[in-house]
Amino acid sequence: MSGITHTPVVSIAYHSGYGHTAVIAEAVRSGAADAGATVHLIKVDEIDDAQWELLDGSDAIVFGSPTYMGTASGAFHLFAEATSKRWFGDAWQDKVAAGFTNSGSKSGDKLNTLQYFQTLAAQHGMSWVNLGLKPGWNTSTGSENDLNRLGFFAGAAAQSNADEGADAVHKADIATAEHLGRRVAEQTRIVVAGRAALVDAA
Ligand SMILES: Cc1cc2nc3c(=O)[nH]c(=O)nc-3n(C[C@H](O)[C@H](O)[C@H](O)COP(=O)(O)O)c2cc1C
Repeated sequence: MSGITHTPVVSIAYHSGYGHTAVIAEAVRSGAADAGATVHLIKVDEIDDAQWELLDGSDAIVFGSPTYMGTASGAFHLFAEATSKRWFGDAWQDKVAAGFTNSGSKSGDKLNTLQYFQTLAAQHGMSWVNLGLKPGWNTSTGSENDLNRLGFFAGAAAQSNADEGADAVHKADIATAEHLGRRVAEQTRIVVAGRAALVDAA
């Protein structure tokens, strides 16, 4: 073993039409940075060439979008289609992937958005990291302030009231997104260190 510390590089590629999902993206960033990752926060509707290169150079990419009409937003779908350029060359093969979404309703068909992200990751040959939390708010003593209060497994899910602005994003959803960011950073560190150990052993 070389003994070198492997700092994971995590990018968050997200869209937010009205700012709510941006708060969740920032929480994922904060969690990943907390766990020692170098983090790039990238708005997919404004992505430039330098940011595409940041994605190519990342060990992990976290996909994020509001749920619009039961799936990721149109802006996110445009980005996903543009990733086909990476697909042709297997550019993102074996990177770590994860995802988060936010919507107006408690369910709001958010699972479909997370599963769409999983499919996108699979098409690129990426390795999906799930939320890794038990569901909260599902017992007589549970509360809406529980981590994973909406009970998702595939990724982080948030719910923002339709009549409130981004400053009202639920604290439990922010904490859940921070957890996802930490987990992605930790799991990515294991993957990066494992790969380096294999090279060292060869
Ligand atoms: C075009 C559109 C479609 C929407 N579709 C859904 C939906 O399918 N399910 C849901 O629960 N909320 C839906 N919403 C509500 C948004 O998901 C919610 O307002 C969310 O907080 C917006 O996030 P943003 O501020 O990051 O854009 C929709 C909102 C818009 C504008």
